[in-house]
Amino acid sequence: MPPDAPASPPALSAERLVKHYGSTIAVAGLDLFVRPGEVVGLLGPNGAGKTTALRMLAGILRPTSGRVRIGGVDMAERPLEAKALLGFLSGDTQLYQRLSPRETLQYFGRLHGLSEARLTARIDELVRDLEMASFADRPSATLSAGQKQRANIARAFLHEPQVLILDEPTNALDVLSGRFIVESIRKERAKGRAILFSTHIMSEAEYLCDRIALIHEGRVVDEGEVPALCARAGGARNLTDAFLFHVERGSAPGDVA
Ligand SMILES: Nc1ncnc2c1ncn2[C@@H]1O[C@H](COP(=O)(O)OP(=O)(O)OP(=O)(O)O)[C@@H](O)[C@H]1O
Repeated sequence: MPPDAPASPPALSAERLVKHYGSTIAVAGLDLFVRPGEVVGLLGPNGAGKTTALRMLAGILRPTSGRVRIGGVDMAERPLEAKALLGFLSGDTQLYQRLSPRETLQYFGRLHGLSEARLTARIDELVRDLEMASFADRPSATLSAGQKQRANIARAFLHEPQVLILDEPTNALDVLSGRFIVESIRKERAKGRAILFSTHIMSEAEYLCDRIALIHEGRVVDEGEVPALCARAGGARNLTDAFLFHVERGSAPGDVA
């Protein structure tokens, strides 16, 4: 974006998002936004609250308090409208074992209300772009982890949503499959999608993200472009060092300007 171009309004935003599970505070007042054409990475140690936050943002978990907006639509007030604008890949997305990826996409495409002609064209496009031709018509039970993940990604991309929320999209994939999915996410960004994803792979986050939100104990402890994050983390040499700086220090919000 040119330096003085006006910033587009966020396609996804979270305001003071909180989730309690009994006495556990999983998310403790999360503020976050993603603009169209932007990839934001959510990074944090195990148990930091990433999955809980992403599930609230995707409208499948009700926040204890706080507000989520997708494309300006309030998730609590107009959930169906808000959810129609997003594609969600959860960490535990399962395919129907007996359905092939193509049949799975047909099923979800109809739920999204795509016309049969549009659905057929869109599935052909995804099978081509995500290189699924060799397994698109096999039962999902017979697919490898990488093939299943491509099918899950296709499901999230299917209705061409403005917003993509992807929980560890490359988890458990080999380098080649992981890189393929990362490149697919970059192509979605080029189409103007707003993308929020979580990962534990620092190199992937550095390569893919326009901004990173570091989350620790349910709060964003710093947020921004990698060089700025490193500078604020005591001159960290890379994202891993910046991450460790915050986690080891157990920093509270407001510690970094
Ligand atoms: N259904 C639940 N019931 C009770 N506690 C939960 C539940 N889900 C998550 N938690 C707790 O909330 C906190 C945040 O968990 P969450 O899964 O959001 O973290 P995460 O950052 O995604 O972790 P990881 O990187 O290990 O996937 C943890 O302390 C976890 O034990």
